[in-house]
Amino acid sequence: MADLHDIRYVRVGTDRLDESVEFAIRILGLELVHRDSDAAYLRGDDRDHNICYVKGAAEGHVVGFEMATGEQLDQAAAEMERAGIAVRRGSAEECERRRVRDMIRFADPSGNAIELVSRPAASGRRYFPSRAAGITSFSHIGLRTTDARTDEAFWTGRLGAKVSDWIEDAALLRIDGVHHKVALFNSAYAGVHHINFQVGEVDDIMRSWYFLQEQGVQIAFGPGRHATSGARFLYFYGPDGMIYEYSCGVRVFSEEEERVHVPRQFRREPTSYCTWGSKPDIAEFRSEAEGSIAHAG
Ligand SMILES: O=C/C=C/C(C(=O)O)=C(/O)C(=O)O
Ligand SMILES: [Fe+2]
Repeated sequence: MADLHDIRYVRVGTDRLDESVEFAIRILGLELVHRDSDAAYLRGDDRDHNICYVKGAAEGHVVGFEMATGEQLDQAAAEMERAGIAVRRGSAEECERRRVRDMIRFADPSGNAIELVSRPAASGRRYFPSRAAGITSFSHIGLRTTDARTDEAFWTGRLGAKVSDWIEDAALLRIDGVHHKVALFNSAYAGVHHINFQVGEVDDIMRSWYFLQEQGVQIAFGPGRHATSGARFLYFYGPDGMIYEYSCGVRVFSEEEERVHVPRQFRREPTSYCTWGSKPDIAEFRSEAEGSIAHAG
């Protein structure tokens, strides 16, 4: 079983490269670290980059995870192949584009493209935000699943993730002490559902809430507090309907807590998503009853 060290990057194919970059800089608050004609690299922490927007929607979405060593990467590739999973080793050019020494690529059962990498580039330059959003790190992604149980089995059985909690069938999965680095949300198609950045404190969330509204950005959910991780959050829409999330105070398990934690089962109802009473404008977070009310209204 693979032992994912950390989430590293997300690659987002887009036909609106300039607009996505402008949004990431001016609204999200990320630092542009590199731009060429085909791609733009941005970050919200000291790593080389967290998001790479790639020219062309056909490039799709990709999530990259770091393996602690090259040997572990090789082992993961061999195990996947033995299990009959189609694994492709990245070319030198693909590795260079991702700023990593080595990489493999495969898909989860829904078809989400996943890359495991070794020795991703560290940066000697301090992260310099483009606006004072208070971002402290890139932290997790929400991933769309067309078959939650099958994908959950793949993420836990092949990639070593552990379930922290469920909302109905949606599993919030951890790969270290942080409550989740991946969350699988039921959807009609595969792809990245949302991209999360941690911010320092709840004041950052509230400041951004006012700022985003002033800027005419569509708020998707919040401000609120998740019942699951305890994080205070704010979700909003960017270009291509991509959802971004700021949150703070996500639960971090101690080693002992992690050892004894039993995942909790939440029902698909509003208080499972937000304990403060905020209602999501996010289809995947709404119950069927809410969905029909919204459409009828
Ligand atoms: O309620 C839905 C989302 C929950 C959380 C959380 O508990 O922090 C997320 O951020 C997530 O699943 O992405
Ligand atoms: Fe999230």
